Amino acid sequence: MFETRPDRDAEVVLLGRSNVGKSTLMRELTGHTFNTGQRPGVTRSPNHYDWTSEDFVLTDLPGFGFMKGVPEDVREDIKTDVVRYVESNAEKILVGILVVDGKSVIDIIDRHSGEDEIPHDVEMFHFLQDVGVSPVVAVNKMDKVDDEDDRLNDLAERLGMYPPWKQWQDTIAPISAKRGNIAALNEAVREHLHEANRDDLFKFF
Ligand SMILES: Nc1nc2c(ncn2[C@@H]2O[C@H](COP(=O)(O)OP(=O)(O)OP(=O)(O)O)[C@@H](O)[C@H]2O)c(=O)[nH]1
Ligand SMILES: [Mg+2]
Repeated sequence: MFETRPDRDAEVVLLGRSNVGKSTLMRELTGHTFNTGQRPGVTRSPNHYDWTSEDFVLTDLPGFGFMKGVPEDVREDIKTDVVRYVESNAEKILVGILVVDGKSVIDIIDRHSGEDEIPHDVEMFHFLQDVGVSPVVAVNKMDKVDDEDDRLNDLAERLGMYPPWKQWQDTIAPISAKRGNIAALNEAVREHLHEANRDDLFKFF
């Protein structure tokens, strides 16, 4: 378990597979540079970013799923830690931003869908809902995707939401963190903060 969490009453977390761009997005949201693009799986503990005198923390959780050069048991441990972190702080976590790579997410989900297998991204999406954390899927690297609407409709369907994806703009947010294009995500997060009566946190998104 991670023991580094600052004592704050409200939190938003970023989670997702390794190399999808969580730390890049974290940089866009905070203006602070975190290690990005390093060897996948090097980050084993959360990056917390909190603001002095603000009762709010933004947390970039370690990536889970396949990582080149990282043994399976270590990968499993990381995922267990991420799940436990979210579970034990669920009351304070207002939004869980599940970051996926728009270029590869459908292929990865389909490759791992089977009778006794649930893809990590699909599992995490439902897990967030189960523990009462509002999920927002940040579909990153859209600068590399040509058929944007088709891709997003496919993703909505894989996550159990009827296409067209545009009905779900509070849950599906196409972005390009690297290009600083994250307006759709900010908008989606704000909707959930508003529902939680936390308009005071709009300044962070
Ligand atoms: N084309 C493109 N590349 C991106 C985008 N966002 C991030 N990347 C690249 O994706 C790679 C991984 O980014 P990171 O931010 O380190 O990914 P991460 O999810 O934090 O990875 P882990 O810490 O291993 O879990 C880097 O080479 C980034 O430059 C994007 O919007 N578009
Ligand atoms: Mg990272």
